Amino acid sequence: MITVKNLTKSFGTRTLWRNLNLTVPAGRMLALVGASGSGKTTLLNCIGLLERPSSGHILFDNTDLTRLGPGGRRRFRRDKLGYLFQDYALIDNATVKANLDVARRRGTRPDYARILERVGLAGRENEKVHYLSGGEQQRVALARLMVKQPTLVLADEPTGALDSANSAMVVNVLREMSEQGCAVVIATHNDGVRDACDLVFDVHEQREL
Ligand SMILES: Nc1ncnc2c1ncn2[C@@H]1O[C@H](COP(=O)(O)OP(=O)(O)OP(=O)(O)O)[C@@H](O)[C@H]1O
Repeated sequence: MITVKNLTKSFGTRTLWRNLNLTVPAGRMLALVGASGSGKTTLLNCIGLLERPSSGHILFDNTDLTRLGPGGRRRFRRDKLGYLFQDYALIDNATVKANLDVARRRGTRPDYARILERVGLAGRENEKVHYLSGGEQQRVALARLMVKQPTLVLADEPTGALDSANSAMVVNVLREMSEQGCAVVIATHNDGVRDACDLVFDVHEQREL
């Protein structure tokens, strides 16, 4: 479960949100919505420890993420967190398989063939990522998430580069991960993605819809 408590984020004199509160229980999907510029990505970045909030707390189960030192932040990212962000953060000059290997936990042997088939990339493991299309790279990023099996997923417009069939596939995979106990937070402008979530939070209005 992730709990955001009285979170405030300012850039200089501009305050994006003040005393924002929200909770995403394990096993639930929450859509972050709101006008462009309302701070959805910034909120994901704060939860994902990529940016520091100006004040407030972010609790993951009983751990206050805002108080973690460098080692704790690294372990949280490594052990708990899965990102699905717009730049995909893949290793460009490596193969699909090598990108999945990076996410593999020690001692686990995920079924790459099954995972790649699930994301529509069956048989593509030996292709270099930089030859893949934007939508294919987005699906490699999803496959990497399935390999990692995080307990918290942060997704920023995860269907941005995809057609409707692949968008539905992404939502279904995220739903399966949530059903396995993961908390999923998705920033989106897509009404279909929003409707597929259990909870909807408007970042501009700072309230659940
Ligand atoms: N490092 C930064 N320094 C100054 N301003 C920033 C910084 N990062 C983000 N902002 C500003 O904060 C605002 C919110 O940006 P953010 O990307 O979080 O919005 P968003 O709701 O995700 O928008 P969109 O729907 O267009 O993706 C924007 O006006 C942006 O310019």
